[in-house]
Amino acid sequence: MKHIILASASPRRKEILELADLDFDIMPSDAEEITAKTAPHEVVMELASIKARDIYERSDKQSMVIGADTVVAYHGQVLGKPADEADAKRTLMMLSGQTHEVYTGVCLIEDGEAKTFYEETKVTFYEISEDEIERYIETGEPMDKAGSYGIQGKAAVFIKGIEGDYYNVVGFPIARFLQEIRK
Ligand SMILES: Cc1cn([C@H]2C[C@H](O)[C@@H](COP(=O)(O)OP(=O)(O)OP(=O)(O)O)O2)c(=O)[nH]c1=O
Repeated sequence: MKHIILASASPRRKEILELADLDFDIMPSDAEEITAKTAPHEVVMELASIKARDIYERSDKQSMVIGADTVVAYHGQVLGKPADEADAKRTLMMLSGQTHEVYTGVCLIEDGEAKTFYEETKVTFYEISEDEIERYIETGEPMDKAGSYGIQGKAAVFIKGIEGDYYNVVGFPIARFLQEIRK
C-alpha cells in the first residue's frame, strides 16, 4: 500500500490512525473550510475533500492523502466547533437529555482520484444540569471540538449510549476507512 499523508492538525485523528499500524506523515491543511451545503453528511464530505485536495495539490502526488471533517447534527442544525463559551453552553444545554448524530466525512485521494464517504454515529446524553455544563466548559475541553464536547474526555460522564462507531465520534472512522481502502 502507498505511503499516507494525513491532512489534519487533529491530535485525535493522528492517534486513531496510529491504531491501524499504517505508515503515515502529517501535513495539516489551512484551506478555508467553506461550504454551501446544509445537509450534515454533505457538509463533512465537502470539507474533508477541501482539506485532502489542498494537501494533495501541494504534495509530490506519490502518497495517498486523507482529509476528514466532523460535525454534530441535532434536528437539522449542523454544529461545528463553538464560537465561544456562551455558544458551547447553548449547545450543551440543547443536547442535554437528547440523542444527536455525529458525522465524519473522509476523503482519500490517490493518483489524482478522490474517494469520499461518511459515517454516522448516534449519541445520547443523560440530562445534564446548567451547573455541570458550566464546570465542564471551565475545563476548556469543548472549545476545539464539534458539538462542544469530547466523548473521549470529561464528557464521558454525560454519555447514556452510543449507536455506531465510537472512533467516528472522536473524529475518524478507522474501521470503515480500512474497509474502503481494501475495496
Ligand atoms: C464530537 C467530538 C468531536 N471531537 C473533535 C474531532 C475533531 O478534531 C473536531 C472537529 O473539528 P474538525 O474541523 O473536524 O477537525 P480539526 O479542526 O480538529 O482538525 P483538521 O481540520 O486539521 O483535521 O472535534 C472530539 O475530539 N470528540 C468528540 O466527541
